[in-house]
Amino acid sequence: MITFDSVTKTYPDGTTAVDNLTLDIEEGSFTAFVGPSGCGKTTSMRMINRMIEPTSGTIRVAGKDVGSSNAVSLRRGIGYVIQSAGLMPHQRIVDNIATVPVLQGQSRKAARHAALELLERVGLDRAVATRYPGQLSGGQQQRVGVARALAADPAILLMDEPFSAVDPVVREDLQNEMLRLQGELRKTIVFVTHDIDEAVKLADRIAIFGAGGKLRQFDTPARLLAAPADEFVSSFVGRDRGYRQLQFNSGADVQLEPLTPISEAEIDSQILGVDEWRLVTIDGNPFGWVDAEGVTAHSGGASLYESCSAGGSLFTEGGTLRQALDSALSSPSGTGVVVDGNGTVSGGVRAADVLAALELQRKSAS
Ligand SMILES: Nc1ncnc2c1ncn2[C@@H]1O[C@H](COP(=O)(O)OP(=O)(O)OP(=O)(O)O)[C@@H](O)[C@H]1O
Repeated sequence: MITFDSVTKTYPDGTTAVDNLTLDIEEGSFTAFVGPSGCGKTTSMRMINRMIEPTSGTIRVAGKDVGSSNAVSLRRGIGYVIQSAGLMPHQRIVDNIATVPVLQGQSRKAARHAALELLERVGLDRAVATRYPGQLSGGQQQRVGVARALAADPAILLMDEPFSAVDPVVREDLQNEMLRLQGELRKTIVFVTHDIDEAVKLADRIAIFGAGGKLRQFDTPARLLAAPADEFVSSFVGRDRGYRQLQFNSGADVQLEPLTPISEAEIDSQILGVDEWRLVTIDGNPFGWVDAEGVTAHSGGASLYESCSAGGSLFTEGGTLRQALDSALSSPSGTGVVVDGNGTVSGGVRAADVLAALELQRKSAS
């Protein structure tokens, strides 16, 4: 457990970066610090490993006041990941990861062996071990940054905007990897981000900071979206928070629509009216949607790819209402495709079905 008890940090120029912060971070939890630029997220985080000293108040890690802990041994138990990965450019990847364990007395051979396993753990091929950081993409470097922070097997991981320098697709991969890793490792993670969506996706609890380094709300993502403490939090979590909140509602009781997919061989015999669509599957897996225009094109010799409109997102049985609604809204036919765990089509879902399920859930909760 990490405890902030009435912690204030005022810099020598008089800026109060953190104002009377009191907060308990549970062991094994993923906590995000979120807020606009300059609200004290990084300062708060860096006080945990004594990179910054508080002006007043106490921070405890596992019950021990960090102010009276030896900074070097304190940091041994706290991994640190930053935005630019911060790798040593002239060291091979394997040695970037093995450095701290070697400093801590592990043999170079054992540390390198462990480094190779860590590479796999963060989703990288062992073959990158002999490369230099400059020979890796930004996303790969970030994964190495995480591996390096994990090398000393710290109980706590501090991550300061670790994924903000990579493009959105890579960022999503890294987020998913982080969720998977945390499922396995159960570290106590403190994660600084500007991005409320990232925080909602990753964190068990979110601390929202406002101007002057004041904590405005500390809550689970679901409660933060459902009951923002004030105007500031409400505007920070965004206008579409009602939609995002759907990710905390189970989609298990959505009434599915029957869907009768067709194979490519059946396309040419379809007689379709305006706004009528058929789902085309290959071996039971969804391929795309075909309408009257697509049937004509296919009959005239166009390929399957040319004749079909790409489907939207898929709704896997057991998913959330947000996934169900997204699959309906993103499908050209207005019917989202529902698949079972094997990716086989099991039905369809329309926006109205999602709203009906939501109404039922609301009624049974009240
Ligand atoms: N060394 C310093 N000396 C003086 N003021 C500082 C120092 N470091 C940070 N600050 C100020 O303290 C406040 C909080 O900074 P901090 O970096 O903790 O915010 P942040 O929420 O992490 O911001 P960002 O999201 O932009 O990184 C800001 O007003 C910043 O300008």
